[in-house]
Amino acid sequence: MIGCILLAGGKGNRFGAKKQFLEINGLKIFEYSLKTIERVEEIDFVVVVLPKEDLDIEIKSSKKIIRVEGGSERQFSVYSGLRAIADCDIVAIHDSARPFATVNMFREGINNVKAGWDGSITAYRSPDTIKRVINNEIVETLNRDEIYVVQTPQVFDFKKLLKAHEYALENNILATDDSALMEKLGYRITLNEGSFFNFKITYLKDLEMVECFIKGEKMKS
Ligand SMILES: Nc1ccn([C@@H]2O[C@H](COP(=O)(O)OP(=O)(O)OP(=O)(O)O)[C@@H](O)[C@H]2O)c(=O)n1
Ligand SMILES: C[C@](O)(CO)[C@H](O)COP(=O)(O)O
Repeated sequence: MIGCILLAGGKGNRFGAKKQFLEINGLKIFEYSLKTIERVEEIDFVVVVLPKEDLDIEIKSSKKIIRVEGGSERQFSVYSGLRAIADCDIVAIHDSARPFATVNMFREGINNVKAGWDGSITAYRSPDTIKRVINNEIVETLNRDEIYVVQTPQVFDFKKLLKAHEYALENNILATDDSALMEKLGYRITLNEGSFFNFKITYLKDLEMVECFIKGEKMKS
């Protein structure tokens, strides 16, 4: 059994609104991901994590949908999604704020976990030079060959991810992605291919990129 947790429980503080419910070109932002997930035959059900006040929002999907209330942080929203799952072998976690993830990103991640990895995260090698900066001063230039830009979907062995979240809760560990919690327990995580186009809508200005991407897709079709 394979599940997917679609995170749509954020407040959008940096954006200035709950961006996941914003409608662009006839679809709400979270519906873009849902449509992609529907095309991943391997996925049996989707847990949609929502803010308390949006729990009864209309969700049309060909997949079985489970709704759960999110937490105050992304990590707690994932945990809330995990706890809503009765039984599952593999789980994919995806940010609804990344509307342009592809079917292949989910499939490659699932295949890597089926092949024996504890987890597989979507990522691409940094095309830019990355420096560490403290108080506006460069302290280190990192070896770019070892630097990857990390995205979602992130796919994991369900029971191991649940264990990693429980360990994090007990030890007050808060991380910005699920892989980091798995890494703490020494689980082996690999990569599947990400893309610049799988960007995360974080700030209002990111909407320009969304519009450009949609226009580009229309021109291709
Ligand atoms: N408590 C939270 C926080 C985030 N998310 C989800 O996690 C993804 C990535 O989070 P982010 O882009 O940071 O969204 P927000 O938390 O809404 O934004 P901000 O941090 O600016 O408030 C989003 O799809 C968001 O809906 C969530 O389900 N529950
Ligand atoms: C999980 C994530 O999308 C990987 O890049 C990212 O860490 C989420 O960060 P946010 O600050 O919760 O948006």
